[in-house]
Amino acid sequence: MKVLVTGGAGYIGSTVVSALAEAGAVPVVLDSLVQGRAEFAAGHSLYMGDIADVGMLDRIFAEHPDISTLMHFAARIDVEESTRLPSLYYRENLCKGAALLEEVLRRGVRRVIFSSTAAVYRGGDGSRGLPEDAPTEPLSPYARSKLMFEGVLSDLCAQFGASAVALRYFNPVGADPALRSGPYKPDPSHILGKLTGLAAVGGGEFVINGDDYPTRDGTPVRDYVHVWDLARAHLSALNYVNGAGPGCTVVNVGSGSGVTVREFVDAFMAVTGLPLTVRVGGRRPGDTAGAYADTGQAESRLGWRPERSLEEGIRDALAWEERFRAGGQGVARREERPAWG
Ligand SMILES: NC(=O)c1ccc[n+]([C@@H]2O[C@H](COP(=O)([O-])OP(=O)(O)OC[C@H]3O[C@@H](n4cnc5c(N)ncnc54)[C@H](O)[C@@H]3O)[C@@H](O)[C@H]2O)c1
Ligand SMILES: O=c1ccn([C@@H]2O[C@H](COP(=O)(O)OP(=O)(O)O[C@H]3O[C@H](CO)[C@H](O)[C@H](O)[C@H]3O)[C@@H](O)[C@H]2O)c(=O)[nH]1
Repeated sequence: MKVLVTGGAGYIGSTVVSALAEAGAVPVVLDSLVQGRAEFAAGHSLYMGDIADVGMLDRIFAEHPDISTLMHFAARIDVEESTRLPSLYYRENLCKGAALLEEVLRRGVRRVIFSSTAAVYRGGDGSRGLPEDAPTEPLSPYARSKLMFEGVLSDLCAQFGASAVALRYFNPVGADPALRSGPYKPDPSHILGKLTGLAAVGGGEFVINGDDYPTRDGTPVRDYVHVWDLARAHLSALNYVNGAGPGCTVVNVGSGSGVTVREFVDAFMAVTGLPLTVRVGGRRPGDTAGAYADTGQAESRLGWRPERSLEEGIRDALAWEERFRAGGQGVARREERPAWG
């Protein structure tokens, strides 16, 4: 089975590319490299181009007429940036995404897997798992662009008789356990990126953004899902759309349990043995007490369950970070990227 993977040189897309190849499918990557790393797609067909470049799509489908499935990861993903540059997010994630979708459906693709986000939900209070029919209330242009695209996907699938799954990811953590790719952005703001940054310099101070939330220890709850489990969920979604009728199904992908910030930091210290100094600071603007996924649909519809623990996610992230910082195998600098495609 041949799968067109947009954004396949990015963090999650590249992990799914590895999982697809391991499962015997053939990924064909389309990525502009506005983010991502060409070397993450090493060994696979990589077309360096924009998802809205019709000429590039002509070429890809001429060279791979047997592409049957689209996995659409390519997007701008910075929530804060989206509040400053909403037009960029609606153009990239919504307009270009819709144009791409129509082009591939016109070329005969009838199965689509889309990367959506738990950020479409109204912020929870951390006390219960969110099912897919929980109220949506995206708080940023990024999250709105994702929810709007889900609507486009549903409508175009009905028009073309295609079947799709929109996977709403909770918080991905970790790296490909075989260390073929992983998080690569400098100065990450997310919790595990901050902690691995401290580990790289042998310790330091970690600031908890507020401990006055209505949760069990006062710090926000999130659902951290190992990126390899997330990749496996895409393989399960692929099986599902192969047998499904026309339409779009929304499925949460999370670990199914909530972890507070304090619990996360404790887990990190237990895994690393690092003596971090933990200080409680003020709330981060826009933060919510949080939520975790009700994974009932993922299990009943896709037959998928998370398998990896938070500790494995932390260990894999650390191992990847060490290799990445050392400029390890396959990691080239930007200007050394081969002009594949
Ligand atoms: N990382 C997360 O925490 C998270 C959470 C929920 C959902 N998601 C979704 O998962 C998907 C992948 O996220 P990621 O973390 O791997 O991000 P990423 O930035 O690492 O990967 C995105 C990839 O898309 C490519 N791209 C962007 N715009 C493009 C365009 N117009 N044409 C071609 N390629 C383009 C980039 O070059 C990059 O390689 C995104 O759709 C994102 O919204 C991510
Ligand atoms: O130094 C830090 C970093 C984070 N946190 C807290 O840790 C929790 C998780 O924060 P993250 O930034 O890791 O994750 P968020 O759920 O806030 O979501 C953000 O990161 C996600 C990736 O994990 C997605 O990209 C999402 O779209 C983006 O808003 C939050 O309460 C945050 O305030 C701290 O206390 N201190």
